[in-house]
Amino acid sequence: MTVDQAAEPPDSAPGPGHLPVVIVGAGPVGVTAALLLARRGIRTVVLERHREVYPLPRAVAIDDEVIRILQAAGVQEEFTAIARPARGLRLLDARHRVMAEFPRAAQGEHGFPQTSMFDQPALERVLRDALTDTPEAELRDGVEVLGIAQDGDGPVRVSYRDDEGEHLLRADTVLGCDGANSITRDAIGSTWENLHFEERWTVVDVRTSLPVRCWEGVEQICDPQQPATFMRIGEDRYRWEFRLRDGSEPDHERLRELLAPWVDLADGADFEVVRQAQYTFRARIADRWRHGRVFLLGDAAHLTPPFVGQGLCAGLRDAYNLTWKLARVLQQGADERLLDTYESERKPHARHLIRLAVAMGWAMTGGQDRAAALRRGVLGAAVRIPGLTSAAARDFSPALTAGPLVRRRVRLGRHGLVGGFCPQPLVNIDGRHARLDELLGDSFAVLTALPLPPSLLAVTDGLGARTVPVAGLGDDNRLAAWLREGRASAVLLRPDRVVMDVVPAGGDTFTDTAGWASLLHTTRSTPPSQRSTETRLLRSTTR
Ligand SMILES: O=C(O)CCc1cccc(O)c1
Repeated sequence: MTVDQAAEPPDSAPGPGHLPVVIVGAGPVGVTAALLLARRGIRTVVLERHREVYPLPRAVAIDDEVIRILQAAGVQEEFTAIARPARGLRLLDARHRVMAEFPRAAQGEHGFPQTSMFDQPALERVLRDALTDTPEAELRDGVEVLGIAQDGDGPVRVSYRDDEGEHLLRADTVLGCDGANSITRDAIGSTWENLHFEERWTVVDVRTSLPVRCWEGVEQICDPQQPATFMRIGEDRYRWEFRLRDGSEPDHERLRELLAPWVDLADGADFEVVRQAQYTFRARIADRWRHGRVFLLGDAAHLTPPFVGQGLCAGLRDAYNLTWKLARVLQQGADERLLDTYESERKPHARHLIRLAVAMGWAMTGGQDRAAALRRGVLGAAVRIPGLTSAAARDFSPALTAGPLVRRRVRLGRHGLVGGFCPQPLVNIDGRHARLDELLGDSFAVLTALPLPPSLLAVTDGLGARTVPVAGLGDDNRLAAWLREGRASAVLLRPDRVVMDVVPAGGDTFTDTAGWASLLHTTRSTPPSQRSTETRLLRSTTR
């Protein structure tokens, strides 16, 4: 086995062949994590088994909050070019009568369509292209990871094999973005907690120029005899999902019957099944997401049935939550305990979304237990299942639960702002419209309705926060109204745009500086290699 000298970073290496971060898996979560770290000047080596982008579609939907993460990774415009806004979610009964309809806005509060559909290989190509243009990240594909281990506080050792033999990397941190069968999860001794949903479904991806009866949104067929999902994902691309009755894949004739409500499949019609695959939809969550400096992200940490379209979204949220914290620890010597907040913040959020997906699955299938079986045949059961209303109403992303960085000493406004995501309206920069995050950059930020007193400026300067007055910031004064509704005169935003603290209306200080300051305190200044906000502003344009 060779210790990989080529990986040695010249400026920050504590020893030979030592890397700041190794990422296992170059799917969308791994590559997004690499791009987000690169924006902070952190080098990564990304190890991937497949040589090419995996060609078959899997994830198909993303919400507006998560497009904002792609924006932070620098690929939002490229994503928008391959995405298709969806009109929303409809629950239909067995005879395809609409039981409930939940429309999604073309422009949500984060500045993007509330639901967008896409083809996963197309998204992966966008991300890989961006990775190729990123000098801080190196993709090594066609490799098999053999082992991941860390002794005490020492470096994490990652061994892998390629055509030339076996290699060993040493890294400060390893991110396991290696999917449901994660070798990283096994390596840290993490096991699945079962969230009680397991069904065999067939997923049929189709390309056709035939007219397809569709509503340009996602249709969930709530029919215990034959539950199904249908959605359009591109100009001539469609997806159907059907629960398998007896475990057997439908043959051509059965498929024709199943698709009949949407499309007439005459012989010889232009209709190509791009992929038909059986899946076991499961609900699971890893019991631990971190061991030492090894972390689990995406499907390595959580599995959800696809019924609310949040599987990939959860993984991208993982990457956004972890990367700024990791940068602060690796580059600026922040307290190691900051990294514990990754799991404590992300796990309850992921669990919440998995539960919503399971509730939706029960609504569609009549459930898997005796009590649920009693609901069978009852029209409208779908909209009565607890928790489903919020899923359907798209209350997908709850505020983070309380923790060291989200203390919620005060509960302000109707929901309270702390722990929630700040909206992203268009703002005016030098006479042009831009998205808020372009102005805020990658760092902490303060949005304020009033001038901050010098004592607070000292605190926010210590975080490297940019202070932005909201008055006149956008044409609609949306942020000023948001602060008013939240009864705050200022908010302190983390780099991932979560509200970390507020200055209550009428107050003159943050509510919990002592709570978060010790975790965020840095012992080194940001290295010059970090890309500046100015660079980012120059690179981005607004649609
Ligand atoms: O809630 C929405 O707008 C769509 C939810 C969705 C997306 C993709 C698949 C799916 O089964 C549901």
